[in-house]
Amino acid sequence: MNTKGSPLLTTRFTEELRNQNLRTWEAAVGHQFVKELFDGSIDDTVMAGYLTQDYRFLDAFLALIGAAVASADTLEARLTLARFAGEVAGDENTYFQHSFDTLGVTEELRRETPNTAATTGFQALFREAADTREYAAILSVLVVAEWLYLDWATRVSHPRPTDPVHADWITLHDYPGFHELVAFLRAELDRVGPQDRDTAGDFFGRAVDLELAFFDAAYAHPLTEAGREVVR
Ligand SMILES: Cc1ncc(CN)c(N)n1
Repeated sequence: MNTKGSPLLTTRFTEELRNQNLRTWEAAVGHQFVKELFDGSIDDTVMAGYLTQDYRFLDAFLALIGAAVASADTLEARLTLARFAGEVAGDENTYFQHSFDTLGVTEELRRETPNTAATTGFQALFREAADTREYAAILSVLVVAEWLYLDWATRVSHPRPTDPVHADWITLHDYPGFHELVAFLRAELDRVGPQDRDTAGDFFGRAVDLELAFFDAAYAHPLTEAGREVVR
């Protein structure tokens, strides 16, 4: 309460961080990739390239969640983060396997496809955050990755596309458990971040930049049809 008896409107720490990166955040959330995913017009070569890179993101991301489990300061948080790792290793991993089959992306083709700079950037950022062994630093990266995806998945009021490769990617980022996960991650960063403002702000900002670069890279590096087994 302030001196006049009305509640103080304070900005949440995570909101502050997002506001500091708002222009880039909005460019990512409103990206051509998101628009085309929702209206079903995204080219298979773009989707195949995006998912090939994102499966490497998933690999490094799982390791980062492991670091979050190790650095969390309560059992409650450790349990929630461990369930989060289970979700990524379960349903999300299955989505990738089905989508690679549907799009004709073979293991061989994935092996031969080099990283984009954005993928390498994410892998390095995840490693750097994990190496700090600081819960706030690790959370800052996790919050961006999941909150930004929740944001684009829930902002568009377009019906779900019919293609499961498109529709399931949206659903994986807009179901009740995912909303709860993002609420949890934000509440954790709101709690521990303000003690480590500079570090949190630095990791958060770099993660937002990479999210935008990752969407851009999907269009700069489509997976050409020549290398794929099935072209639909
Ligand atoms: C690049 C990126 N950023 C975030 C997410 C959400 N897990 C993802 N799958 N890929």
